[in-house]
Amino acid sequence: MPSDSTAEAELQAELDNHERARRYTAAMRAATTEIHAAYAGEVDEGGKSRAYGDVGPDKLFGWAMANYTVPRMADLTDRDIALFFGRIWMDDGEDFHIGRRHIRDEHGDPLVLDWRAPLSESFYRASAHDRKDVARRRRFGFQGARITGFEDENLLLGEAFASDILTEEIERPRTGPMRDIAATIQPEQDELIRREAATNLCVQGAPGTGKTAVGLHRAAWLLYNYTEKLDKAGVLVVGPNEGFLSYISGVLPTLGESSVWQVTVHQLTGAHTATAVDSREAALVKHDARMALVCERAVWGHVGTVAAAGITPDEGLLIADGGWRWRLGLNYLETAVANARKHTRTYTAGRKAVEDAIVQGARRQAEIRSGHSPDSKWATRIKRVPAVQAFLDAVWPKLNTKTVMKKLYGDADFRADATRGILTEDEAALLSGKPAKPTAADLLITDEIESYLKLREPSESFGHIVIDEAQDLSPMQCRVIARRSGKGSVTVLGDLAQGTTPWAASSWTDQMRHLGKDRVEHTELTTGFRVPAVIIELANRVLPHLGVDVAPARSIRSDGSLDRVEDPDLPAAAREAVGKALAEEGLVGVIAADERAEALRTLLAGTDRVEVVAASLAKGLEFDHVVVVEPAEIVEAPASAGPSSSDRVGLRHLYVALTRAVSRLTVVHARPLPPEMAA
Ligand SMILES: Nc1ncnc2c1ncn2[C@@H]1O[C@H](COP(=O)(O)OP(=O)(O)OP(=O)(O)O)[C@@H](O)[C@H]1O
Repeated sequence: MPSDSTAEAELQAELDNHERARRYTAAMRAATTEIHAAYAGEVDEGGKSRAYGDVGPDKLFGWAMANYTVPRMADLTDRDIALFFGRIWMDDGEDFHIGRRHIRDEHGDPLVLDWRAPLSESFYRASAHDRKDVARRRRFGFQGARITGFEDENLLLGEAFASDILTEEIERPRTGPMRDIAATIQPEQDELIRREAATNLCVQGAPGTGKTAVGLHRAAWLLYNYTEKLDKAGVLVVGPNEGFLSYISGVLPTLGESSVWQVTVHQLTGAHTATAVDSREAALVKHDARMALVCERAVWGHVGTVAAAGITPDEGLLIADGGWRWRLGLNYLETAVANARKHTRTYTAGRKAVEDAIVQGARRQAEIRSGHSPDSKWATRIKRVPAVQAFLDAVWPKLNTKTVMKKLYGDADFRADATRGILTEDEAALLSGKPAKPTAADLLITDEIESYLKLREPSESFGHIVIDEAQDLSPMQCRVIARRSGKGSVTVLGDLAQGTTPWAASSWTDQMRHLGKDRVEHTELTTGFRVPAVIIELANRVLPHLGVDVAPARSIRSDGSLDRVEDPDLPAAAREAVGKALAEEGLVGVIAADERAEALRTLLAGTDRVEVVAASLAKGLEFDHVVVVEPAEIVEAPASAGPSSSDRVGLRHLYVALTRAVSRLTVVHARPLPPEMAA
């Protein structure tokens, strides 16, 4: 144990280190600003004003430098956050400070290592049992940008160490949007964050086990370690709703990554612009995996037979070419169509393949006749011959998404053909409406149909996609994401127990298949960082009734409190509970069944630090104090019950509601509590 004066001297030395790091950050910022100005400035040369980045010997280089420096400058601006949060001393005597970004001195020597650098791994992974050559680990306490203290762990002692700084960080009151956890990432989380880029990772995790945090830090880690590949291909984060996205939106920028696109699956398909709403039954059919087969048939079913296109064995296809006439036989054409059907990935490419085969057949005959190969102008002419076009239109008609949608929704005979053996007649009848006024699910179908017609541009695919709350995605939504993943990898995060959509997944293997990934590493997180043990114990009573086979959370937190208030005057009781909750620091979340939430919102309007959330929208959020109002009503929520989980959706909403509290939970009820909450 160092004496007080030694500890003070060490703290002062660290404050000096921090000040030095700040000065060098400023110097790095100044240097970057200078580079930016050199390339992006409005340079007036010979009276000519140059455009943005249009300077230097190579315009493209100038443009690239001008752009490259913009996020770097932003990343280097002074923020209210300490520049390092940890330090390690290695066995060989070397030591490193670790922070959110790399900082170097005037010689290029590192003052602070980026938490994502390979060397930083030891900071997160070293333990009493496996020191990873680390002799000592220091964690800093800080308030905003100010270092307030530190705590040392002597790993040479080989003893487990309980970090007060980690405990404080986990238990601190929540005052706003989600924060990064770079300072306190735990070994099992770090192990997931640093999986190599090609790994498709699927993380099942109980509430508050840090899935969202892991996903976001993994995105930042990948961008840092696979910069070249991922800067170009891009990283996408898909979240369940806009409220959730705004809650998490600050994390990646704090980690220095502002280029990641964060969207809901609705935004990905433009479904947020939907102008009509499906009945529950119609939505169920439209989100079902079988719809992919229907869409496939609705497109490829247009391919006809050569005989039906009017080609006879005697005549074949006659192609007039000036004074010549080429004849392609029935067998030749049948083979061309069969090959195109077999070897082309999209319908549109298939038509072109048949057209090319026709030109090829005619060319061979022309070569035999004239002894030389005709040029490309000739080929274009052949393609335009009316008989060729008529044949193609009969055997492989031109299509676009709109036409197929219109036929599928508006032409009963066509729909019967497209759905026969895939959907029941009743189900098929639900596919109707006006494609011009689409529902959200119609836009999924449009996206699916389009995929059979033509390939997406490579630029529309992402190098890595992080998908949060993935248990709630329907097969058709998964397929939309899969089409934007291409050869890229995914990190899939979720909790089957929190699945509340009618199509919520009951197995991760199936969900990953819908996401188009068959080589997947599955893993489960069970250590809860959000919900104190006393509260998680209540939520865990509900878990066995949710119809899923997942491990319960074990909280690492022994603090927190749980209260039950039974009162026939529910609004008054809720208001009183909120009043009491406000006596403590932090955010208060009031969670109730959707309709009740509306009423409570009016009742509690204008109360600072209080947010009223409908149980169906509480997923992913957290509050210091949660007041759950009338659990029985939440359990009864009828809205989105699906066939596989009909009586469980409400219970799952309750499970979500009970697991949002960081410190305190008050359950307010007038009716008896649901029996599933009983011990
Ligand atoms: N290593 C950690 N250090 C500090 N805080 C952490 C750590 N891991 C997670 N947390 C915190 O625990 C809380 C829960 O994390 P997160 O929201 O990522 O969990 P989740 O598994 O996605 O939860 P849910 O399933 O309820 O959405 C967050 O406040 C997060 O910052």
